[in-house]
Amino acid sequence: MTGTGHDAYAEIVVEHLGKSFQRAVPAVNDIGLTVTSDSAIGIVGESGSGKSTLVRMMCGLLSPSTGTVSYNGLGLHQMLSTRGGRRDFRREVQYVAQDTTSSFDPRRTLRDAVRLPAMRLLGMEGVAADARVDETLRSLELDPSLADRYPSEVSGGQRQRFSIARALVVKPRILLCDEVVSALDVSVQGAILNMLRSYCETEHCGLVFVSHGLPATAFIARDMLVMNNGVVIEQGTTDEIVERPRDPYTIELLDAYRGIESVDELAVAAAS
Ligand SMILES: Nc1ncnc2c1ncn2[C@@H]1O[C@H](COP(=O)(O)OP(=O)(O)OP(=O)(O)O)[C@@H](O)[C@H]1O
Repeated sequence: MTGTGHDAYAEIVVEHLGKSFQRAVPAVNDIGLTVTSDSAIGIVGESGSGKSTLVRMMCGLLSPSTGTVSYNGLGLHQMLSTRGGRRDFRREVQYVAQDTTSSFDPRRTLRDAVRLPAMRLLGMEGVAADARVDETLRSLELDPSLADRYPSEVSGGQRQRFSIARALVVKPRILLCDEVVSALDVSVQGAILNMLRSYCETEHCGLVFVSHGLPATAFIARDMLVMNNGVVIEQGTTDEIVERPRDPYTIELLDAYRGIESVDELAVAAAS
């Protein structure tokens, strides 16, 4: 297995990826994409455009109907078929979903929840595991004393930070975030976006940020993919897409933010 060191380069390559559920139109159709530990990629599109389906296939939570996903040159399907391969992949690629309520065990404290991946995936125990948990919580500006509470005893924004902490505690090389701020207040969104952006930059962690909210995505992503009906209809740098959109669908998405004309202005809208 390559890429287990902290500064190791990591790469997910998606080729001709497709997923069909029981509908005539595929949820995802023939998508190609490369994500590395240097990426900050936003995936935008309205509800039902296939964003979550794509990202869930990229981390092995969903099997593709067509095409392939590989990680550092190895087929993901093959990698996830062995216990060691699964552990290596989960240590290096982490996924955070929007729904924090169902993703935490209500009977475990938040500290236990964040400690678990450090123990299972990094083999840390006792004091070392607790130190790693505290370090991660502090990097996310989370008061470690909150960690002794149960998931139902903190706010939605705090719970979302803990779910991000649970992913970052293993210091992944690539982080996949699926609508992690969409359900939160704008002020909480801004704080989480700032924290995520600076964490990924300082730790050299690649980021895929899925959202139907354009300001948040523009704030955090250097490159963007616009999806509609399961296909990528526009792809480029965030500056190009926000300031010179070509596809009518992208123009329509941007129209929702009429009056905001530059990436900087969108970022202000996201973080204020
Ligand atoms: N498990 C499933 N079974 C059947 N259809 C599904 C399933 N998951 C997703 N779909 C369908 O696939 C399409 C894409 O859904 P997906 O959740 O990927 O979109 P999305 O862009 O992430 O939307 P949202 O922003 O609302 O999460 C939708 O038509 C959805 O109904």
